[in-house]
Amino acid sequence: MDALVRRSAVRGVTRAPSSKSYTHRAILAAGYADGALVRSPLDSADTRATARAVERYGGAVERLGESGEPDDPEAIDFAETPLDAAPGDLLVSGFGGRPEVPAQVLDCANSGTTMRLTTATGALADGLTVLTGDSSLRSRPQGPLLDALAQLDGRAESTRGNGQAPLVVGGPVAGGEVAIPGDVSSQYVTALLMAGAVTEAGVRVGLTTDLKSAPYVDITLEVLDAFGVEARALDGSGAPLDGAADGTAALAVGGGQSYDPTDGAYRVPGDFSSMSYLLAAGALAADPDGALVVEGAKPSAQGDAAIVDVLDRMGADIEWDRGDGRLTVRRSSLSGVEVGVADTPDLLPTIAALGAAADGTTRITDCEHVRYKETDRVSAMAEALGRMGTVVEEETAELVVHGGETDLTGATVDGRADHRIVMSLAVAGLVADGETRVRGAEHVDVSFPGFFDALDDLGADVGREE
Ligand SMILES: O=C(O)C1=C[C@@H](OP(=O)(O)O)[C@@H](O)[C@H](O)C1
Ligand SMILES: C=C(OP(=O)(O)O)C(=O)O
Repeated sequence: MDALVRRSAVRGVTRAPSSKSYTHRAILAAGYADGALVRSPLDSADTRATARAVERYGGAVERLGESGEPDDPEAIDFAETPLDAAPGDLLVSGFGGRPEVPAQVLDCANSGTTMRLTTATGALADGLTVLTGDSSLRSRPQGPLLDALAQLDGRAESTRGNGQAPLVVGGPVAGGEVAIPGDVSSQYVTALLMAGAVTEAGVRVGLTTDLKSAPYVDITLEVLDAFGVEARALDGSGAPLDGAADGTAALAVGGGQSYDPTDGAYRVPGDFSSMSYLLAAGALAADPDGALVVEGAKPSAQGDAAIVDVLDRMGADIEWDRGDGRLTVRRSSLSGVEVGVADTPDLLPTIAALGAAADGTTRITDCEHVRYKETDRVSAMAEALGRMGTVVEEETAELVVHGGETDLTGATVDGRADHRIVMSLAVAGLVADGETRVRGAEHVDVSFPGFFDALDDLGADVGREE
């Protein structure tokens, strides 16, 4: 599907979808538990992949229908649905820390989080699990996680021997110490901590490099804590493991723990990565007489809340009522800034689009790991913004966007089957001359299925063509 975006204004109140990162963790944590109610989860292609994996490992995941009752109550081993459950909540029956050997291959579709987190689950099972995904996921790096599971005496192989899926993993591992690089994906650390809690001995993860995307590990620690699991980050003063770089951190989770959420339930907060597109749309294209308000923006561990600060530094008129979780943004003239994205890789496409519409240079640094996503997002944004008339320079770990030198011009651009590239280019299209055609618009289903409807409701001129 193509999205056709024309220059237009947005105004009104909208709500960000629930957090993808928290939803993945909550569903899997409920799987590691005897079960839990996951309130306000994100329903998207990626989170459905994690729900399927939990089912393959012996759990069950039921979405509550309009009546607040599961569509198939028989599927869930729960005495009764909690009284205050709402439609859309997920009732999860877990496998109590002891995953079954799946009877079928795990298809993680497009979701890196699902593949990394549930590969470590497979190392707990007494047999082999096979994991695969779409062509994008089968080209992403899994080697460091496979090495780590091998250090725990698990079986962990890439079928092609290239560190990429399909993967074969088996156990059961008993826990222990691993050393792993932190500059490819933080999801390996999350995976090891979540699985480590239900091993016999626990897992200590020593980092051999700096940790990129570190706030995502904070999200993990927050969810583990809510499920009653103790895990902690040790600072660089802790004695490094063999192979760990001096002074780099380690993380540790004790073994023999049980996942047990307070009151049997966990509520997912709003997603700041998804909000970034709405806020960027407001800063660039809010109706001069109005504002764009995004609800569901309560503070949490999400590093991507940094988009508020980035917009503020670019000169946007933005206010955040943290208590009410409301962000209000008005159209503003923006100036280029320098932003490091070591902690916030998913913001790169949004910041690049903002930079193209801002005056002056926007320099996005520390972005090498952004190349290992659904696509190489550094080159994807350089290419697409270049087609829209912006001068962009691409280095290994930097993207430099020269905004305002030429007007953004509508063009046909490739979303590279990547939800974040699609959404960022659609936002750029709101302030481009003429029509912007974004190819592969259906991929927003991965994290923000209602994205184009939300833009439409806010008054943007967006069409869709099969
Ligand atoms: O753990 C998570 O929920 C995520 C971690 C980040 O990936 P990396 O740790 O691979 O950078 C991020 O880019 C991804 O969208 C979600
Ligand atoms: C990279 C992303 O997710 P994942 O790693 O789960 O595919 C993302 O949502 O931008």
